[in-house]
Amino acid sequence: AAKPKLYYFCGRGRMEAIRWLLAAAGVEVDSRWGRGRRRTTAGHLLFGQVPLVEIDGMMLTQTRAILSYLAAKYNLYGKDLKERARIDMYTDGTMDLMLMILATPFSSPTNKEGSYATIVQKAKTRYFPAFEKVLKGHGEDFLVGNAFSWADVQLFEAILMVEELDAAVLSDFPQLKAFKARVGNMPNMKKFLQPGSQRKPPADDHYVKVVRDVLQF
Ligand SMILES: CCCCC[C@H]1O[C@@H](O)C[C@@H]1SC[C@H](NC(=O)CC[C@H](N)C(=O)O)C(=O)NCC(=O)O
Repeated sequence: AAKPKLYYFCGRGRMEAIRWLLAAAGVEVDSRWGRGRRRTTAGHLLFGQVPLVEIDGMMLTQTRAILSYLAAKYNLYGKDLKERARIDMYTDGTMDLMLMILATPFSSPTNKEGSYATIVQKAKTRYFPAFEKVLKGHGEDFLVGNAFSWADVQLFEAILMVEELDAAVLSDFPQLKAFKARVGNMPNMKKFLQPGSQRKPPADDHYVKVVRDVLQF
């Protein structure tokens, strides 16, 4: 099958979770559209927005729709409706947390440090305690159904993103520390963490400028 084509900026943004999920599934991707909106995508942006993923003959937009399709396609979406509902709950939570971080570089430059401190606090008081409790509660290696799923991929991604803001953030979360070590040792995840993978760096001023120029905001 052809490699999925990812149309996005050359940075994390809303496409990063899609890159992580495809990496977890061991799927090679074809990244397009580094710097500016090109004709090849204009007609396919349903609401004029990216991420856009070309896969299985479809031009998919809407991050969650893309992630759900990929999770189901690569058997990372639980074994039944109830497991899928829990995976949806957990991924909505980690996506809420990550979008706070992704939005900050685009917010007013006055108080970025303050914003990041608030996000770290949210992670420590709202999000990480919830996942610590889930793991402690069932004592299994993964969040749902004792099997690796999209929920684990996204929690791992969110942990790494918050650790970029506060390296000691897991000091009060022993279950999450062990979870991070386990998932980080999985071959596909380990490979994605190596240099040269599709993983993108935190947003810098250049990335913010490119996005603002292209999206005119
Ligand atoms: C809060 C999110 C972070 C800030 C938004 C941007 O960060 C950058 O990486 C670019 C992104 S996202 C780029 C933005 N896309 C979206 O907002 C998609 C939202 C959609 N619900 C999704 O989940 O895919 C965009 O194309 N806008 C054009 C415009 O609406 O006309």
